[in-house]
Amino acid sequence: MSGKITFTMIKPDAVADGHIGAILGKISEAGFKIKALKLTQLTVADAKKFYEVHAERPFYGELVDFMSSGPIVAAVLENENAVESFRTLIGATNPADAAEGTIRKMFARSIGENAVHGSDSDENALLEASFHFAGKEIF
Ligand SMILES: Nc1ncnc2c1ncn2[C@@H]1O[C@H](COP(=O)(O)OP(=O)(O)OP(=O)(O)O)[C@@H](O)[C@H]1O
Repeated sequence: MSGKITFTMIKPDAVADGHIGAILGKISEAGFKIKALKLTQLTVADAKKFYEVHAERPFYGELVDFMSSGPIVAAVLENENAVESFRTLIGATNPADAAEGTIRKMFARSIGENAVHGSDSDENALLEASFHFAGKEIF
């Protein structure tokens, strides 16, 4: 059975470009309930740890620098089949390949600076939520 929880970050590009409100609006319109929400900033160490599965990829250094470069919005979201339905809402990693109407198509700058993160499994959603939020911050 698919879980009801996913984790997202509005990445530094979309925060800097003034898209927090529009992105949260799209998320709400799509039926996701916000369970936790904050404006925060990743340290370099946080970003390295969060993306450590990509440590061997050629873009890892660039990704860590970007993700720690400015404020982000972290959120825990609830919906039926949350991980898959959220990844459909955000669209392909590269905004050039993302479907019309998806968050990345509308708001991302590039394949690296791509506006939003979405968990890729139920297990990672829970790990990522607990990386960013204490239990009492999730409602
Ligand atoms: N070729 C690339 N060049 C630069 N950055 C990249 C590249 N591919 C991926 N990234 C960055 O690394 C992140 C993680 O890559 P991954 O392949 O897991 O994509 P994703 O699952 O769509 O993204 P996310 O994990 O952020 O939801 C991407 O969201 C993007 O910010």
